[in-house]
Amino acid sequence: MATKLQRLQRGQHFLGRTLFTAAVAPRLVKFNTVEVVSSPSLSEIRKFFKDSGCQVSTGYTCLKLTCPYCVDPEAESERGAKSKEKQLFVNMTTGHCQCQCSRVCSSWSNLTDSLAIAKRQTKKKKSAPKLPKEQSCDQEWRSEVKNAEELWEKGSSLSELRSDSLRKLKDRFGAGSLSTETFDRFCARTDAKRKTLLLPQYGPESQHRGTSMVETCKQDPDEPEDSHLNRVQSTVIPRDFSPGLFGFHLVQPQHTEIILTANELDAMAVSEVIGQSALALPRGTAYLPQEVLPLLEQFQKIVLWFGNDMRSWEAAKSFARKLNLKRCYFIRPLDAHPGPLQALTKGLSLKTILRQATPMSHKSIVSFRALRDEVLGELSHAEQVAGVKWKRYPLLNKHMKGHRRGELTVFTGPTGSGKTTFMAEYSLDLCMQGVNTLWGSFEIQNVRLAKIMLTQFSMCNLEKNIDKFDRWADKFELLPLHFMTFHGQQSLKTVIDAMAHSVYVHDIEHVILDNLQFMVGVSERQLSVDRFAIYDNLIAAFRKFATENSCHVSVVIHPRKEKESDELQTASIFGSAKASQEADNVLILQDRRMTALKGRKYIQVVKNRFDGDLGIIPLTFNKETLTMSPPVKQKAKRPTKKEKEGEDAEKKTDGDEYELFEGMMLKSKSETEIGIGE
Ligand SMILES: Nc1ncnc2c1ncn2[C@@H]1O[C@H](COP(=O)(O)OP(=O)(O)OP(=O)(O)O)[C@@H](O)[C@H]1O
Repeated sequence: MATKLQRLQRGQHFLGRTLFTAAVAPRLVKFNTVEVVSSPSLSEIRKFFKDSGCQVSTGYTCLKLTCPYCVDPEAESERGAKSKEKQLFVNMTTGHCQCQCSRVCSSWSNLTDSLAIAKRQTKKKKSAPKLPKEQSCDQEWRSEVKNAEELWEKGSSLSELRSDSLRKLKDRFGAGSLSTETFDRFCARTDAKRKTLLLPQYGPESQHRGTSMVETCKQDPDEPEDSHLNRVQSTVIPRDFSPGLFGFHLVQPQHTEIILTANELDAMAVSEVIGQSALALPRGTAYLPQEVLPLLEQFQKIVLWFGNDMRSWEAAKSFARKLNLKRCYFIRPLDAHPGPLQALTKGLSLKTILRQATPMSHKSIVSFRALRDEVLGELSHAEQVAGVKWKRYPLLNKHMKGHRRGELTVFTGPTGSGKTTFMAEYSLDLCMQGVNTLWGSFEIQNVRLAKIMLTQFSMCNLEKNIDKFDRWADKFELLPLHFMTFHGQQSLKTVIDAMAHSVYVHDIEHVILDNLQFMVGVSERQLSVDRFAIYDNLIAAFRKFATENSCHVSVVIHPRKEKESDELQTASIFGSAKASQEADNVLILQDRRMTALKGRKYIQVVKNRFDGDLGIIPLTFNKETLTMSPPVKQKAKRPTKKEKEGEDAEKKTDGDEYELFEGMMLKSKSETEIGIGE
C-alpha cells in the first residue's frame, strides 16, 4: 500500500475516491466511496500557511499562493518571475489543493504532510521540494488517455467537411444555426464516421485536457436515425482526468465576466451571437467538480445560463453556492428563457434574455418582488417542481409526486422486513436517473450493499450468471453513486462532516442513512430520556442539513418494539415524536404476512408534506433480483392458445390476491389516518 506522500508524488487524485475492492467476483471493481475526510476550517488553512511563511491571497473560492512545489523558495529571481504563473490554489471549503502548472491535485492532509517532510529535507539539502509528477499512473487510466488521444488525432475539423456532410452533422445536433467558424474557434472536431462531435476541454496549459464526445442516440427505436426525437448523449474521455472547461482557451487574462452553460453547443451559441466569452461545464448540470473552480477564479461576474427546466434551475442554485453567490447571476427558468441554442433556434434575442440575468439574493429578508420570477417559474413547471419520478415504482409517484431536494424522509418497518433492500432499490431508481446519491450504511458492509444494488440494477441473479458480471459492473460504475466508508457507531459530527464534504465535492442530492440505531449505537435497553434527546438532536441536525444544502436526506429508523400483529404507525417510530414532526415524508414498510393468510408487504405513505396525499404501494419481492418493484410488463407478443389458457388461470389467482390486498389497503388507510390525527 502506498503511503500518502507516495500517492501525492505520483500525483494521483484520491480525495473522496478510493479503490474499493468488491468481493462479489474475482475482479477489482471500482465504486465511489467517500473517505472519512474532515475538511479543515478556513482559519486552520490560513494559520498553516502563515506558520509556513507562505503568503496567500484570497479569491472567491480558493486561496492562492506561489506553488511551493514548482518554485524554489530560496531562488529569489525565479520566485519573482514565475510566481504569477506557478500558482497553487487551495479550496477554502475543503482544503483541496491544485497546482496550476503541474496539475497535481492533493487533499489538504497530504499537502500539509508533504510540505512538512519537504521542509525537513530542504533544511538538510538546501534544495526545492521535488516536483510531483502529473496525474494518475495506473494502467487503466493510461490506456484511456491513449484512446482519447488517438480519437482526437483521427478527428477532423468541421471546415474540412464537404458541405452536405457538414449540414447533416449540424442537423443531427440541432446546431444548424451555428457557423462553422464558431466550431473551429472552439476547436471542435468530428470523428471519422461524422456522427460524433469531439469537443475539447482546456485548462491554463495550451494542450487540451480531455474531450467531451457528444453523439446522438435514438430515444425511440422505431424512429428514423435523423429524427428530432434523437437525444444527445455526452461522454467525457479520459474519464478520471482533471477536468477543464470547453472554451477556456479563448479566455484572456483581462476577462472579468463569463457566461457558464450546461453544454458545449450552448456555449458556442452565446459566443457566436453575443461575442462574449462563454464556457461549458465539463459534466453539465450533473455536477461541478471542485478542480474546475480555480479556472473560474479570475471572473468577477458569472452568469449561469442553463436550460429552463427545474433540475437545471436546482443545479444552478447549488453551483452558485459553490462558486460564491456574490458573483453569480441567473437566467431564471421561464418559458421565455430557454437555453442559448434553443433560444437561437427559436429566433429569440439572446441579448434580451441575458439582460434579464439577476443576482441571487442572499439576504435574510426578501420582498415578494424578488421572489416573483421564481414563483412564476415554479407555477409554470408544477410537474417538475414535484421532483424526479421513480421509474420502478409508479405508485410512489402517484402518492408522493416525486423525489424533491431539501426534504427529510423517515423510513421505518419491522426488523428484517426488507427496509435496506427496499431503500437500495428506491434510491437506485433515482440514481439511475442522474440523482447524485450518497449511501451511509452503518449496519451492513458496503460490499454487501453494493452486491444488492448491483443485482437490482442488473435485474438478474449474478451468482448464477457470473459471466454477466463484468458487463453490469461496468455500467454500474458509471452511476453517480457514492458510499460512505463508515461502518458501525459514528459521531453525528463525523457523519455530518462527510455529508457536507460530499455535497460540496460530488454535488450529492440524496443521502441515505441506514440506520439511525446503528449509527448512534443505541440499543432499546439503554433507552432513557437522554437517549430520546440524542435522537431528537440527530433528527434536528439532518433536517437542518437537508434544508441548508438543498439535499434530500432519507433516514432509516427501527420501530419501537410492538406486537408483531399490530400494524406500525407514525407513533411506532423509535424515539420521540420529533422524527415524524420534522420529516417531510414518513414511509412505513408494513408486513402483513404475520396477520393475513395471503398478507403481503407494502409501503405505506403516512406523511407527505408536499401535497398531503397518502396511500400504499404493494411490494412484490423477487428473490432472484432482490427487487420489490412491480415486475415490468414485457411487450405483448401474440400468445398461443395454450399460453392464453395458462395466462387466464394466472390472472385469476392474481386477481384474488389483489382483491384481498385491496380490502387490506382500505383498512390500513383508515387506521393510519386515525394514527396521524392522534
Ligand atoms: N419482501 C421480502 N420478502 C422476503 N424476504 C425479503 C423481502 N425483502 C427483503 N427480504 C430478505 O430479507 C433479508 C433482510 O432484508 P433487509 O436487510 O433488507 O431487512 P431490514 O429490514 O433492513 O433488516 P434490519 O431490521 O436488520 O435492518 C434479506 O435477506 C432480504 O433479501
